[in-house]
Amino acid sequence: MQTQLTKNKKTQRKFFLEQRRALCTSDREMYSKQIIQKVINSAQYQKSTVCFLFAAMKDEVQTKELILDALRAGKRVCLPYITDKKNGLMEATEISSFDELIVGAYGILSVNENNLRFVNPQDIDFILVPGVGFDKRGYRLGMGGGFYDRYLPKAINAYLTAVIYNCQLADTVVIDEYDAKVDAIFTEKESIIL
Ligand SMILES: Nc1nc2c(c(=O)[nH]1)N(C=O)[C@@H](CNc1ccc(C(=O)N[C@@H](CCC(=O)O)C(=O)O)cc1)CN2
Ligand SMILES: Nc1ncnc2c1ncn2[C@@H]1O[C@H](COP(=O)(O)OP(=O)(O)OP(=O)(O)O)[C@@H](O)[C@H]1O
Repeated sequence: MQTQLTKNKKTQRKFFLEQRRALCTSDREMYSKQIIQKVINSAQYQKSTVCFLFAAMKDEVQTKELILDALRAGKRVCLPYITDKKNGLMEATEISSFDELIVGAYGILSVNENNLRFVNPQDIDFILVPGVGFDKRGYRLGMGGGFYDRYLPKAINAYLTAVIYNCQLADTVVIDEYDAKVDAIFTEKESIIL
């Protein structure tokens, strides 16, 4: 049975996805550059040594430049690898180069299954968190798989930074008791440090 909460999340998710989809390609590119530059300039990213980033889907803030920057800076860089789609489980797997990535689950660039090097969640000091919507308290609405909801509580030493377009920022999003809060949100317009 679907709870009222699940229905509310679905409605809100649909709204944010439509807002995001409505952005034109040139705005998306310009905003992505501005947002990623804010991350690169942030002290928490600069001092990080093991960062868990994500390879973006088409409509999301584009993250390739950040992944390249982190590799160039000599940081250890990991990306999500879905280990159990049904149960909403993923791991952070280390990469050495952007070129090693292949199209994986949900059409997202990921590491080949023969190349997995899982990283202990407690060793991660910086996580770039994707999302469909965030509110100004730092709460997140994701794609609905529960992957980050289940992963983030394990990454007890990580500073959580969200990157979204400003149209994905709301006063409040619908939350569950297990929804984690991020520590910072960067949009092309705002930098929210919580
Ligand atoms: N870039 C990125 N990587 C990520 C996430 C994310 O939000 N963004 N995830 C965060 O948890 C996990 C993947 N979670 C996902 C959960 C559901 C769908 C999904 O329903 N996709 C639709 C297409 C939606 C669209 O194109 O907008 C589908 O496959 O039909 C995709 C990813 C791990 N990797
Ligand atoms: N920590 C958890 N323990 C058990 N179930 C969970 C947990 N987190 C999420 N779930 C379940 O996973 C499903 C998806 O949750 P939710 O809609 O909050 O995902 P999301 O944060 O939008 O997704 P994602 O993290 O993949 O972007 C829900 O059925 C929820 O009950």
